[in-house]
Amino acid sequence: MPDIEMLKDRSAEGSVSTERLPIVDISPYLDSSSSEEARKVASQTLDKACREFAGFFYVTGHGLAPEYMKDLLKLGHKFFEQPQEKKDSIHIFKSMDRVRGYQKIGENVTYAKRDQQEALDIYPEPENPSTAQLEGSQLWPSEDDLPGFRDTLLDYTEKMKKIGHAFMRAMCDALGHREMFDQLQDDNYWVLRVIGYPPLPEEYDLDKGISCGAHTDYGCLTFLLADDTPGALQVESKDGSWIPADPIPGAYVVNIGDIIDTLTGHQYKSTYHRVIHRGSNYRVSMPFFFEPQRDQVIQTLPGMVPAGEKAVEPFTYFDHLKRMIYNHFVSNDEALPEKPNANALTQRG
Ligand SMILES: O=C(O)CCC(=O)C(=O)O
Ligand SMILES: [Fe+2]
Repeated sequence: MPDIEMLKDRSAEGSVSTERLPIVDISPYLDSSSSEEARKVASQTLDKACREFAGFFYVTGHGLAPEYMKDLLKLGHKFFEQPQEKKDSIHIFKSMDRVRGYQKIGENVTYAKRDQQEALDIYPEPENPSTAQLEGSQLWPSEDDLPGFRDTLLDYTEKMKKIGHAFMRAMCDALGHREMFDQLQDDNYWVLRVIGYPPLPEEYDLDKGISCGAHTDYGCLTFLLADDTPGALQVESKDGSWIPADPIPGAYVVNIGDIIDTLTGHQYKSTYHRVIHRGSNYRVSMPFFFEPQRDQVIQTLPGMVPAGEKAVEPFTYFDHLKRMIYNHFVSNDEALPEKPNANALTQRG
């Protein structure tokens, strides 16, 4: 995970590289009749993508139809097209734990800057909801307003969990350490965001906050479904330039989060990425964050603590998630801290 010394201003536009992200075909890990050889090719391609291309890659062979993916994004557009008062009626601050539901433009904060995006944040619901952190019940648009919205998105999370498991199996084959990765295949936590980005005005001062400030993701793996807006999502390459991660129809953009980075002692890296959306259209993206079990203890795997580094103090995933999330939102009338505080170092967009 990045520490404060490593923080630099990543909102300035910077140079854009012509490098492309690699493509990983995950189908052998979703097809029980695939050959060992085919699985080996998939796991080795994944391994290379995680090591050499900074943990960002395109994924094909996931089994979801392009039409289905497009329909999900259309649902996202429909959500944001609702009148503002409908969206406000399910604002996160109305939810029991104050984080589930709609966030207005500028309320999501990355490194103390307001992101120019609005979003719907969805988390698994506990059996007995309460007002404790992350234990509330989910706020959804009403069935009258958006029929089928809730069921379609919940069904989507089930499909994505299966795809997430396939990735964990592929990583396990590449890295060994079956015991740890087996735990990552059971009762996984997840987070789903539906994000809407109005274009940044032509003369917009990027210092005030971009569409989504540069950050690493704080979980295991992020599967990004995004509409076909080019140039918006950018990934930081090893030389500090930005690689555009433009959508490929039918493919996901997938990246490694801080948990995998920690487990592997940075062999698989969580990489900074950001969104600067300057086009003329309204962009919608839908990241699915595939996570460990809530109470899983995270520590670097045996033999993977990098030479010269101290092993991280073990922490539970859910504590980590709560720390990240509750540092992430501010209401419009709250002043933002001048500098990022120590608890908000690793942030999700
Ligand atoms: O909208 C995007 O393309 C990326 C969003 C993102 O990085 C995030 O929500 O973590
Ligand atoms: Fe992200």
